[in-house]
Amino acid sequence: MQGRLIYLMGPSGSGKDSLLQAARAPLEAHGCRFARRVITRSAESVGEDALGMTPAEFERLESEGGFALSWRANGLAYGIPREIDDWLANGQDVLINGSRGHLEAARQRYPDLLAILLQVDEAVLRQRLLARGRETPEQIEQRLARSRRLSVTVPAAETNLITLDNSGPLQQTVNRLLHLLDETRRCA
Ligand SMILES: Nc1ncnc2c1ncn2[C@@H]1O[C@H](COP(=O)(O)OP(=O)(O)O)[C@@H](O)[C@H]1O
Ligand SMILES: O=P(O)(O)OC[C@H]1O[C@H](OP(=O)(O)OP(=O)(O)O)[C@H](O)[C@@H]1O
Repeated sequence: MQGRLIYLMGPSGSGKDSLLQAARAPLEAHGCRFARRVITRSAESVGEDALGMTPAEFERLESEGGFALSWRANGLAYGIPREIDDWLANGQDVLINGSRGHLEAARQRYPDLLAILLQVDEAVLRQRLLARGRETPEQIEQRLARSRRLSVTVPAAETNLITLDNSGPLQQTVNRLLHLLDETRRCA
């Protein structure tokens, strides 16, 4: 049986990366795989378990069919390596850090994907982004503006979506994620 693609998305600073790291060990223990993203961010500022690449290298790999999914946002290019298709074909679930803006395209390629939207109040988001210190204040405001635009379009266009609040402690969100993955697996 084909594995499930679990497509985690949410505003910049909502905690996608933290959640993926914290949930990794318990989910891997159940055979779930985690895709390592390719990002055209400089290696020093990647800040997650991602592979840094120049835009030229990215485009070459993309044109060779190296990505299962790829998109552009925040002035960067992001790619999910093609190997996830082998994992899914082997019956393994695969968790990826996705983009709200690319959800529709991702659904075209993976009609059965499980979409999970991580949410946090904007004031908390701003604080978390400033505290993380990876982007300049101007870039942070641009990310918040993008989130406001996408928060209008995503729920309106998308009914088949599970939302997960990450305003509280991270461990609480991890527990909820594990629970909902377990519940939805039973329904599959
Ligand atoms: N539940 C939480 N409570 C407090 N801080 C959090 C929580 N989740 C994430 N953070 C912090 O918020 C910042 C942004 O989280 P991150 O995982 O990088 O978000 P994203 O990958 O969605 O941009 C990080 O500094 C992280 O440590
Ligand atoms: O369409 P959107 O939902 O806005 O997403 C656009 C991109 O931004 C996020 O990545 P990135 O790691 O650059 O940002 P983040 O870690 O700050 O969220 C997200 O994972 C997407 O790759």
